[in-house]
Amino acid sequence: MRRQEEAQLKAGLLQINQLSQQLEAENQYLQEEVSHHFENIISKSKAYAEVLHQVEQVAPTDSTVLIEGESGTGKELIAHAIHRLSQRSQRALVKVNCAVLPESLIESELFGHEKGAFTGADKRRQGRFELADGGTIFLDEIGELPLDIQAKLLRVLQEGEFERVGGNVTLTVNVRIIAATNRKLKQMVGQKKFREDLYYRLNVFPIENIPLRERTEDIPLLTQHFLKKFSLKTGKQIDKILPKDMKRLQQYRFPGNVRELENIIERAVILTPGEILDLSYWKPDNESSRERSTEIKTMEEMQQELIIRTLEKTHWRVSGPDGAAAILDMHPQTLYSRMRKLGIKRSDR
Ligand SMILES: Nc1ncnc2c1ncn2[C@@H]1O[C@H](COP(=O)(O)OP(=O)(O)OP(=O)(O)O)[C@@H](O)[C@H]1O
Repeated sequence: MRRQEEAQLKAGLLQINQLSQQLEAENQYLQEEVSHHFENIISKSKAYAEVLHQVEQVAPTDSTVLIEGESGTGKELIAHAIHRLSQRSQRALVKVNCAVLPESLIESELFGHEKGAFTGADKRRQGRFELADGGTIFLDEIGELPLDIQAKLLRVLQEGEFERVGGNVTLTVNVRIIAATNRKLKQMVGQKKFREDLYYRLNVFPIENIPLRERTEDIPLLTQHFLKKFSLKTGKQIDKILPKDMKRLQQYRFPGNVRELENIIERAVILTPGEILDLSYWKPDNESSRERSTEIKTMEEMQQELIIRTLEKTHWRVSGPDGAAAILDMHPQTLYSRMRKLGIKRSDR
């Protein structure tokens, strides 16, 4: 008996060893795959390589860039890369998120104000355009900008000129503009929510960022990248993920794109006690998952499905001429043992 237990233990250890070697090899492969020179942008997909190529092309010019794409696809990352690869890289990149600024403050935030311009304006203040002089301004969520401010922005784009709120001196700046939006600006133009002239001024060099679900080959790489990042942050040593969990991630639609994947991995790292990422907490709702019918199933899953469907047809009768065993052309005892093995039980009993 002891010998048998020892043999089982050895076989188990051998299996764990093999699994660990396989994971190690996959890990190695993933790390070798990142080959472009954008240090913090992780991707190996062809579609995204085209995006990065556009970044390289436009960066050294002084042209206005409009980055479009769903939330969390990495638009800000692209804006930083453009600035870093531009001739303005030694100067500031000033970011403005047009969606979080209250309407009453946005003009003074962008263009500054004079002392006494409004209640509370107790001294003169420079706006973000002045701060960005000689550098780049990144206008995130530009679709949220109120129409009257859009008119003022148009003037900066056309003449490089503006006045501080409450001021009558015209200021001139030399600023490169990178704008980003997760709304379709063209549609907003049609709905009269975005100025057409401003749209054309911004749309000089559009870059369309790609949703994560359209570049699923990047999911393993990004997962590994975030695993490393959060392991380091938490002081843990998690560097492996089970193939079945990777498959689950690759089948998910990621409405929140890379940011959502990053959050999933961060939480899993916090919850993992060992070296292999424990993703058991993550159960996305079926609506966001891809259609089950398009998933590739294992042999066991297919057998399970066939047996359950047949049993439901026969009202869970196994033997007899109208039983499931006869339909499946199996001996009833064989079907019983297969059901036990696959964990098939009638749920209402
Ligand atoms: N290719 C990538 N490689 C590594 N990290 C990425 C990549 N794309 C996005 N991220 C990460 O995902 C998160 C979201 O990216 P980012 O803020 O640039 O997206 P966004 O499109 O600007 O989002 P929003 O529209 O909501 O402002 C960030 O933490 C960013 O570092």
